[in-house]
Formats: sequence, C-alpha cells, structure tokens
Amino acid sequence: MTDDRERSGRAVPSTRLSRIGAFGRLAGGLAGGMMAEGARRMASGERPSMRDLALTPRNVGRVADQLAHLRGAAMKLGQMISMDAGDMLPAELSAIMARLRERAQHMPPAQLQAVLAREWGSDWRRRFRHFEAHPMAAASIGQVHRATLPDGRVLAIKVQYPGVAASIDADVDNVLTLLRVSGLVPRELDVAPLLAEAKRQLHEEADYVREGEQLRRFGQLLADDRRYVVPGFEPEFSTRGVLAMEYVEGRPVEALVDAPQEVRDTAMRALIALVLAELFDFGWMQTDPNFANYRWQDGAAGDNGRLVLLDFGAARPVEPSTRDAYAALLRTGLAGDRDGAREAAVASGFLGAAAVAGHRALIDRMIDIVIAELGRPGAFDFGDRAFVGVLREQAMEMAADRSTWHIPPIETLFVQRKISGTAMLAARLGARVDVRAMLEARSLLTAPVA
Ligand SMILES: Nc1ncnc2c1ncn2[C@@H]1O[C@H](COP(=O)(O)OP(=O)(O)OP(=O)(O)O)[C@@H](O)[C@H]1O
Repeated sequence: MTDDRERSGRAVPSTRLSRIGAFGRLAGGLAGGMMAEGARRMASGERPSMRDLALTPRNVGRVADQLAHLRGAAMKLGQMISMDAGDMLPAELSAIMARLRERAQHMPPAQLQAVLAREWGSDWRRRFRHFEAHPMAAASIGQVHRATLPDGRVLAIKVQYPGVAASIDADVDNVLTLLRVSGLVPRELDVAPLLAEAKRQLHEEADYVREGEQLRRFGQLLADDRRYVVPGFEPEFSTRGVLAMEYVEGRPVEALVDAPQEVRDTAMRALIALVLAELFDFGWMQTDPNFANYRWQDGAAGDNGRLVLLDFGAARPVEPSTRDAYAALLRTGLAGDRDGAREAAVASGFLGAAAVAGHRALIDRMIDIVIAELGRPGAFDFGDRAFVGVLREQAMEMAADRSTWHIPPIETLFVQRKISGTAMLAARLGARVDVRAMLEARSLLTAPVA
C-alpha cells in the first residue's frame, strides 16, 4: 500500500541528530496544531482540555506520519501499544495503528546497496540469479526483498534499516514523551518497568541472528504438523542485520474475511491450537500477534488450507509460573468456580489485592461474564462481541479508581498480548471455534497442576 511518493523511498533517518530533529518537528507541529485548534474552539465558546486538543484527527495523523517516517523502534512500539490494549484502546490510538500499517516506507536503492554491501560484501549480486530491487513488503524495522538463487530457489530476505538498533532506547523514551504530551499515558502511572522491557524486547527483535534461531526452532516444532507452514531458514545469507529464508506463498490472513465460514473457522482453530501449544507444550511463544505475521495458503480439494507463520523476532520462553497461572485460571473458569478464579487471578498477578478489596462486586461480575462465555456449549462465536462491551464498562469503572491500578507481571503481559491479539483476529474473521472442547482436551486444564 505505498503511493508514488513512498515508492521512491525517503532515506530512513539513521543518525541520532536527524531522529531528534524529526521528533522536534513533530512536537512543534503538535504544539502549533493544539494552539490553532484551541483558539478556534475558544472562539466558539468551548473550553477544551489539553487532552481534547492533542487528539484532533490532524494531530493523530501527524503522530502516525512521524512514527512511520522514523520507522524502527518508534513505529514498532506504536504498534505494540495499540495491539496490547486491544479492545480497551482509545479510538485515536486505533487510528494511529491503522495509519502505521499503511504508511510503512522503505529505503531508497543507494541505502539498500550500502547495507547489503556491508553485510554480504560488495560482490553480493553474484550470489543471486535475480534480486528484486523493489521490496515486496516494508515493515517497521526492516524491508523484505524477493531473490532467486542460481539453483532456482526463491528466498525472502529481510533487510534491517540502518541505525535501528542504536536508536531503540532513545525512540522508546521519545514515544513515551509523545504519549504523555498527548495525554494518553497518565503521569501517575509508573511505566518504567514496562519501558525497560519494551527496550529489551526491541533489542532482541533487532537481532536477526536471534530471530533466525527462533525461525529454526519453530520450524522444527511444527515440522510434522500440516496445519502450519514455517519458512525454512537460510543461514548462509543471514547476519545480524539480514535474515534470509524460504519465500512462502500466501495471502493476508485478514483477506479470509470473505472466505466461507468453514475456512475462517479452520484458520482460527489452527491459530488457537498453536497458542495453546506454545503456552502449555512448547514453553516458547511468538508474542507478536500482528495480523501481518500470519498468511493463508489456500488448500486443494478436501483441505481448507494452511496457516503461514512469519516473523519470530518476538519469540520468548514461557515461564513455568506463567503457564501454571493460565492453567489455574482456565481450570477454575471451566469449572465455573468464581472464588477459585478470583484467587487464581490474584495469585498470578492479573489482579492486585487492592483492586479485589476495593472492587470485589465489579470483579465478581466480570468473572461471571467470562465464566458464562466459557460455559456456553458448542462453538464460541468470536464475531458476537456483546459481552466485550459489558466487560469494558466494568473495567472502566474499576480503572476510574487510580489508587488500585496494578500492572501485572511482564511475563504475563506478553502472553496476554498474544491471547488478546488472537481473539481480535478471530473477531475480525467472525470465526466460530469450540474453544471449550479444545481446553477440555488438555489434562493440564482439567486436573490440578502438581
Ligand atoms: N518468508 C516469507 N515469504 C513470503 N513473504 C514474506 C516472508 N517473510 C516476510 N514476508 C512478507 O514481509 C512482511 C514483513 O515481514 P516480517 O513480519 O517478518 O517483518 P518485520 O520487520 O518483523 O515486520 P513487523 O515487525 O512490522 O511485523 C510479511 O508480512 C510478509 O508480507
């Protein structure tokens, strides 16, 4: 989805100074926009708050444009935040997220050549029969090119934008400043541990050697499972800044919106089974549920198709304590045990003790809603989101009391991010999956963990 201006490619700002310059322009633009908007509204008799002013559609557009131009960590973090908050997200951030997905830009040819010569040596072209100069995809920290080897095999080659790794820490801090200025992150909330973790994760994602190892790991874990396709890893072309793998055909998983119900259900059943396997069997989880990380290969007669899994940069181990916490929550939830579910939620850090003391009735109502949804016999209809609105109301009421705010353990947040992203995709596709049956098939969830 690139227009002509983007197709020609603007160089990705790679020096500290030019990045700070980009943020400076953004802050200046925001301030100017706020003043103009404030003057306009006051002239018409309104008394707008700072938050109202910062979040005009124009300003949201500016934030999105700037993050897309910076790419790298800033853009990735923008995506992460909006994905994590899922249904609880303010509409303005959803808008930023949507713009970011459309706005990815790519490196101009000279910058690409410089990066590849540095990573592969100046005679790199001799190793390919053909290397497509125009990237087939531009993502947040890299762009992907298709290339053909002398033996005819086709590869997908992800090339990292220069300067990404070096700018992660500053980008994360800058994005936080931006969110604070726009009023989206309250000053009282201590987000320091989350930021430290975001930086750590982004550094990991910028290390393509690590991503190559994860690609290989998941390829082995799923090698015999016909429901999934994981691209083969190509170590001889891979470096810290270049990840080479087999090119895999497929179409965007979101395009399945128009597919028959049966196909949408098959795709989501496969994805939910994968999440459960990652959590309970593999002890490793790819924690970035960005929809672009899944593609779909249509099947032949009698076969609905296969899920293509891409992008293992965010794969991380699942701690046994996190696995057990989810097992306890699901076990009590499946059994309709409200008290047990509440206790499991506190024990695992999902809920703070202060929240339970202060908002017991609200919490119990939320647990009852989840238990009722889990308890419904037959396939769960992800397209039917009525209960999400009710849950959101209860959550908002609880969130209004800032004295009981609580950030769950980071480990849990990563798993939760995957689960809520998966549920969002299932909702988008209007899939129907008998999740209860899938959970009950796991002995871990029907018998207490030793
Ligand atoms: N092996 C492959 N075969 C076919 N297409 C691929 C392959 N790898 C990547 N792509 C295409 O490139 C896009 C970006 O790849 P990937 O998600 O790995 O990049 P990324 O930089 O990690 O992106 P982000 O972090 O923003 O998700 C994919 O959505 C897909 O369209």
